[in-house]
Amino acid sequence: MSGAPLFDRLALIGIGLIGSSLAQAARQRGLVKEIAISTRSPETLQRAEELGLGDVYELDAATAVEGADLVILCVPVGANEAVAKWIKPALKPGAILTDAGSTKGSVVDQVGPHVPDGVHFVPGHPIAGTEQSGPDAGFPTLFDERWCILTPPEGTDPAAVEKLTKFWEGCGSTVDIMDAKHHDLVLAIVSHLPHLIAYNIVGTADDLEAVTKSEVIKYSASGFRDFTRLAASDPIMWRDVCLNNKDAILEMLARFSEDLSALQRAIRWGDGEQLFDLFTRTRGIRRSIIEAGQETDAPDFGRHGKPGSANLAE
Ligand SMILES: NC(=O)C1=CN([C@@H]2O[C@H](COP(=O)(O)OP(=O)(O)OC[C@H]3O[C@@H](n4cnc5c(N)ncnc54)[C@H](O)[C@@H]3O)[C@@H](O)[C@H]2O)C=CC1
Ligand SMILES: O=C(O)C(=O)Cc1ccc(O)cc1
Repeated sequence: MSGAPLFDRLALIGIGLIGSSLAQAARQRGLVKEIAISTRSPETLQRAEELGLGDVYELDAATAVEGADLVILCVPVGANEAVAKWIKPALKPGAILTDAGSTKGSVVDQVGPHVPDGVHFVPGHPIAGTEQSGPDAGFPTLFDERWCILTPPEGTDPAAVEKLTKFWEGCGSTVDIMDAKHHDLVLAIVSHLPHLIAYNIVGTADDLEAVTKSEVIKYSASGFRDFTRLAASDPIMWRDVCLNNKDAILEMLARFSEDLSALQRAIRWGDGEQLFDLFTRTRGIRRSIIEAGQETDAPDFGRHGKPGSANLAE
C-alpha cells in the first residue's frame, strides 16, 4: 500500500494465527506506524517478540491499548468480555475498537456494554483462516482476496466504519457490512456446521471398534483427509464458537439432521433417483463457486476472486 499510514498505533490483543497475520500484513503494507502486542501467556508474548511481530510487547492489555487509535481483539470469542473489561479504562477517546471473532452477536452483547463513550465499536470477522493456531502460524497474505464482514451496531459513526474498511482493504480483503444476527446465521451453515461435521466424523472414525486407527490413517481417501484438517482446528476457539452461536448452530444442526434422515431413508428404500437428484444439485453448487472465482482447491477457506481474476482452473 502506498500513502500515509491509516493509524498511528495498532494494539493487537491476542497474537495467534489472526493477530500474527494482521501484524505482518499491517506492517508490510504500511497501514500503521506502530504495533503494540499483548497476550495472556508470557511464552506466547516472547515468541511474538522473537518473530518481530510488533514494536511494543505488554502482558498488561490495558497498557498495550494506551494511545492506540485502532484496537483489535484477536482472542477466542469466549475471552472477549474479560478483555473488554480489562482494557476499558485505558481506551483512547476516538479510538476504533474491533475484533476478529467468528461469532458476532455474542461480541456485540458481551463487549458492547464495556465500550466507553467516544470509542467507536465496530465488530469484524475476516473470513480467512486455517486449522493452525499460535503466532508462528500467521502469514501476511492470509487476508488477500478474502471477505471481511463488519457488523457495526446501529448508530455507529460511518467515518469509523469507513476507516476500518480501508484498513481491511489495505490487508487485501473486500469488506461486506451486515447485521450481526444475519452474520451468525450465514456463518453457522458455511463455517460452523462444516467444522462440527468434521469433528464428528473424525471422532466417529476414531471410535470404530472394527476398524483400527492405523487403517483409518492408511486408507483415508482425500475426502476423509479434508475432514481431518478441519477437525485439527483449535479446540478452545471452536468450543467458544459453539457456545457463542448456540441458537444458529442448533437451528442448522436440526435442518442438517432432517436432511440426513431423508438420505438415510433413500438409501434404505433404494431410492436411487432421490440420491442422484441431490448429488446433481450439490455438484452445481460447487460449479457455481468455481465460476464465481471462489477457487477452493487451496487447502484453506476459499478466496474470492476480484473482478477479472476469477480462477476457472477446474
Ligand atoms: N483460526 C481461524 O481460522 C480464524 C479465527 N478467527 C477468530 O479470530 C480469533 C483468534 O483466533 P486465532 O488467532 O485463530 O486463535 P489462536 O488460538 O491462534 O490465538 C489466540 C490468542 O489469544 C490469546 N488469548 C487467549 N485467551 C486470552 C485472554 N483471555 N486474554 C488475552 N489473550 C488471550 C492466546 O494466547 C493467543 O495468543 C478467534 O476469535 C477466532 O474465532 C477468525 C477467522 C479465522
Ligand atoms: O481453515 C478453514 O477451512 C476455515 O474455515 C478457516 C476459518 C475458520 C474460522 C473462521 O471464522 C473463518 C475461517
